[in-house]
Amino acid sequence: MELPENWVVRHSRTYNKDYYFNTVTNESRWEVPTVDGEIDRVRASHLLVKSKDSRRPSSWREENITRSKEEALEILKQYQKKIEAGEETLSALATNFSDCSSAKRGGDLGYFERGQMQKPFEDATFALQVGQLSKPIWTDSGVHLILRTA
Ligand SMILES: O=C(O)CN(Cc1ccccc1)C(=O)c1nc(-c2ccccc2)[nH]c1C(=O)O
Repeated sequence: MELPENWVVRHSRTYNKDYYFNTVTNESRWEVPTVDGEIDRVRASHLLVKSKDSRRPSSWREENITRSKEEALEILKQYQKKIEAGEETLSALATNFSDCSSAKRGGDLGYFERGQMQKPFEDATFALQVGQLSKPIWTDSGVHLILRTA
């Protein structure tokens, strides 16, 4: 991800977090500076299917998740087909089947900026048009379908 001219990423040891510093104006900020016209925050909903290899193989649905990554992907692909066929909405499927706590909100994660979500998830979401559904995306949490909503 490119930064506008004169901006550099610095690391704050106090907060153990990256921040952005403008070497000309000496301005510093937490939010990622964007070149005009580049999106800096998005909103998305997602459906997460975990597997035994997920970083936390447990969810509100299932105390101990034992399915394999292959099985998780097959399950997610069934949901993807239903959504793409217009038979189901991501929100309805996430409510009933997502292994993420956001299931309670129809999979809605609210708004987020770069730097907040796991990188594969962030990059996939920022690459989507509003209203577009992602292909299956893997993170340490499991495999996701992402719908960009804003
Ligand atoms: O990875 C872990 O060690 C545990 N997590 C992280 C987590 C746990 C609770 C709430 C949010 C994130 C998850 O497995 C997880 N990741 C997500 C997630 C991942 C990417 C985008 C949005 C949510 N949801 C969950 C969840 O249980 O509800």
